[in-house]
Amino acid sequence: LCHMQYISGFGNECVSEDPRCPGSLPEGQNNPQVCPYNLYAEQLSGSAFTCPRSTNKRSWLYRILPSVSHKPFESIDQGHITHNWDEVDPDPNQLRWKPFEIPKASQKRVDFVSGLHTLCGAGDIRSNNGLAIHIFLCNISMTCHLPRKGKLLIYTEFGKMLVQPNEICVIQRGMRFSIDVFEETRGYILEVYGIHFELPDLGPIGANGLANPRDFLIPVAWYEDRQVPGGYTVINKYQGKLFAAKQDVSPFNVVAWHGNYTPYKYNLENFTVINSVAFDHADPSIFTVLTAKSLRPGVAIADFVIFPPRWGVADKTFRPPYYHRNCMSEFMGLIRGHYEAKQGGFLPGGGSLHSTMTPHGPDADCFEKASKAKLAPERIADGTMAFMFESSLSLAVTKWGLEASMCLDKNYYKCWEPLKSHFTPNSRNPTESN
Ligand SMILES: O=C(O)Cc1cc(O)ccc1O
Ligand SMILES: [Fe+2]
Repeated sequence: LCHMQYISGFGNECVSEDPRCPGSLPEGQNNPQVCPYNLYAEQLSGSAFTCPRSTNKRSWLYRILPSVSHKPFESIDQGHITHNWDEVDPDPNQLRWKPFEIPKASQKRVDFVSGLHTLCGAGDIRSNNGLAIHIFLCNISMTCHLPRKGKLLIYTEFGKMLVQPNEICVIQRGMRFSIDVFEETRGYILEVYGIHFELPDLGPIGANGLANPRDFLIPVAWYEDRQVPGGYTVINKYQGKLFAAKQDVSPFNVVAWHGNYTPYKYNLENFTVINSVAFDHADPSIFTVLTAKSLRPGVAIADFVIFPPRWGVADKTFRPPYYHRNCMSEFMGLIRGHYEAKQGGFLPGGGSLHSTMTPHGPDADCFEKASKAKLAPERIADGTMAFMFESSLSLAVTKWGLEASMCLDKNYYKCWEPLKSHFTPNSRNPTESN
């Protein structure tokens, strides 16, 4: 567990062999008549064959048995996963959730899959256009492993990743994985249909900054040669529904692979923050880690944005986030600490949704404090990490989100109620407010 190895880079062409089988990657071709070590070759396509080179994604896997070696898939219980955006009527209000409750292992044993809960989303899986936001709340591993604290151990066909709090990971479409947890564990999932995350363009920022490609980490090949009759269950989320198939061989039987379609992880501490050093609040797009683009230039199906610890130095400026109505939808979550626009009520493990054109902004306490604050350089968000999934789609909330989770904060609107008019019609001087 402590000696995880990774390849560094974003979207690069990688090669990886499990060191137990040197020379397992075929040389100079993808499909030898017989592969080294008598492995099977299998291609995993993450883009249409004909995509331009810049967006073409695929990997070649050399495995003990091909993925097709399984019994038929059968429908299984959906749990709290849904892609039905018409479960409840649309709600244009500001929504906020208290920390989603993780079941206690002593009361109910829940693994990653049965602990998935869809909170909101939009679009259509079958036409590859849309997204879903899920919360996972679980307390046991999908397989049996040693307890460790506060981490996810993710087995994938490409190798193993240890994902710690304040790290994110991306598992791409069709990649088989299994998640071990070591205690009661909660997390946020952004699922985008049919597109892949990219690093945002940097424009005038230049060649470096924000999330740098070399800080993305890709697992190295690792296989297990285990066969247990009917011993493995592969769960397939297909057209939004869950199906399970039994197989005798571990799905993590890839001895070597090469390609540019891989899972990866990233530590949010590595984000190089860019911000205003003179005056005014810069738009939060400066904090974009990854973007899943729509076909309209500059418009994302989903941006993943973070609010990392940084210096606030802007002069003559109201420094917290401004009041806002956005044609984009903003789902926010908090990994740790507290968020700069809210004095209370927005807690780690909770969330908020300000969907299309829903007004939002600093609560009354925050406005009063920030309007009077002495503008010395100050540390903002030290020890904290808030994030936003921002989407051009108008997000619908599920029945679980509005009702069954029992975490909806019915009093959210009250945080803005104390806002009062400071208007001084006879004096332009802002310091003479009442
Ligand atoms: O707090 C929010 O809702 C997100 C947000 C952050 C910011 O810096 C500017 C505008 C905005 O909506
Ligand atoms: Fe906003």
